[in-house]
Amino acid sequence: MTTNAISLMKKHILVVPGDGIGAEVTAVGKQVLETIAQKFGHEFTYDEALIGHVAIEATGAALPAETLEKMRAADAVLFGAVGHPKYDNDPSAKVRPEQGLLQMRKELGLYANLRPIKLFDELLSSSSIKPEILQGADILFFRELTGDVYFGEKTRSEDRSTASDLMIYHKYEVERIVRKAFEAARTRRKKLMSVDKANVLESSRLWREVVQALTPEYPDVEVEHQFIDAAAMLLIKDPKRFDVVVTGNLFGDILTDEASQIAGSMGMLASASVGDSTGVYEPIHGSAHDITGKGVANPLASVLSAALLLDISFGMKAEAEAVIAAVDAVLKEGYRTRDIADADTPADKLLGTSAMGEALLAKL
Ligand SMILES: NC(=O)c1ccc[n+]([C@@H]2O[C@H](COP(=O)([O-])OP(=O)(O)OC[C@H]3O[C@@H](n4cnc5c(N)ncnc54)[C@H](O)[C@@H]3O)[C@@H](O)[C@H]2O)c1
Ligand SMILES: CC(C)[C@H](C(=O)O)[C@@H](O)C(=O)O
Ligand SMILES: [Mg+2]
Repeated sequence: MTTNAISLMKKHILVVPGDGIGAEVTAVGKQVLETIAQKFGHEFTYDEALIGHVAIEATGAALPAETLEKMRAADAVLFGAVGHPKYDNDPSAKVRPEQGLLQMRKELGLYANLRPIKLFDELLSSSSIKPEILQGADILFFRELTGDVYFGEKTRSEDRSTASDLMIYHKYEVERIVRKAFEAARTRRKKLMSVDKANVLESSRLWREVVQALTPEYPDVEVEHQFIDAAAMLLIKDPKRFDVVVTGNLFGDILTDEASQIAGSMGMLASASVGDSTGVYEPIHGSAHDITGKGVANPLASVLSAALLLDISFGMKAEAEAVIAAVDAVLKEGYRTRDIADADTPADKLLGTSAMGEALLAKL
């Protein structure tokens, strides 16, 4: 017998706002999750935990043990951002907010960072890239997140005049992220671009060998290899050429900030970090201290991260689609935060962070 009854789900979400605008945008992301729970009849419970600068100030550690424990116990984590100018301008700081983020990724085994580049049609005309080049662009980045130069050995000579960071990859690390990217390509336009620097770097030659070795297992997927410098150029010249992209930690970090301009702003790009345990969902942007406390940050990256959380960690497709539809609807109505506004945006449509949140909740 079939039933149309909506199945209620009970889920526990840990909210980790972090620093700067992290707290401002995550507040909206959380409101959206709660509104979805009420609308669809789910029961979400929430807890909060510290990370980054606020955690260092309160406990001395960028990732307190209590935060990590709460992350492991949660069904999903909604994350804000870390970072503070105090450390950005002090290269010799012993503890840094970013260490908390990196430690979290490593401890939770979050080796796959999915960064979808979704261009909402309404933002097409306000982009600095020509509409005919942009229209139809839809990219899914798989950024490897627990290896590479981020986690290789670091050295500094005694006289402090020489420094090194080891760029290192193990075969299994490349294999598991590349497989995820192949699987995703199968569900999309069946194109995979692998980005490396195999003309120079040994770790990239390993990367390319692994992709080549796996390619025969996915005969339905068309594989393209690009060097990072050329990929960075192609992304702006011809974004429609890209479907699924798989790349290392550092190249993926840089390419996706660049790709944010295809979606319109850093404030539009969400991400999902998944792997061995609790999934973490966060905007790709940072703590943005240039706009912190001004109430102007775009909360949509956090809202779209909440949609990824619903979809990937909870398997709630309809709920995730409802969130994306609400974002589409507020943009269609002409509402803009400052980062996605243009000269034609009327003053009454220019919204701050919480007003954008309210407009969105009204649509939900
Ligand atoms: N995942 C993270 O937590 C993360 C990511 C990137 C940077 N950081 C940290 O954040 C701090 C600031 O770094 P940064 O300035 O290089 O990058 P950033 O992403 O914080 O900001 C870059 C630019 O984009 C704008 N911007 C970012 N998010 C926005 C939003 N939601 N709405 C409107 N405008 C937005 C900012 O105002 C700024 O001009 C640093 O300490 C850095 O280490 C953390
Ligand atoms: C803050 C920093 C460590 C981080 C990274 O480089 O991974 C950030 O830029 C990101 O993209 O999440
Ligand atoms: Mg980054």
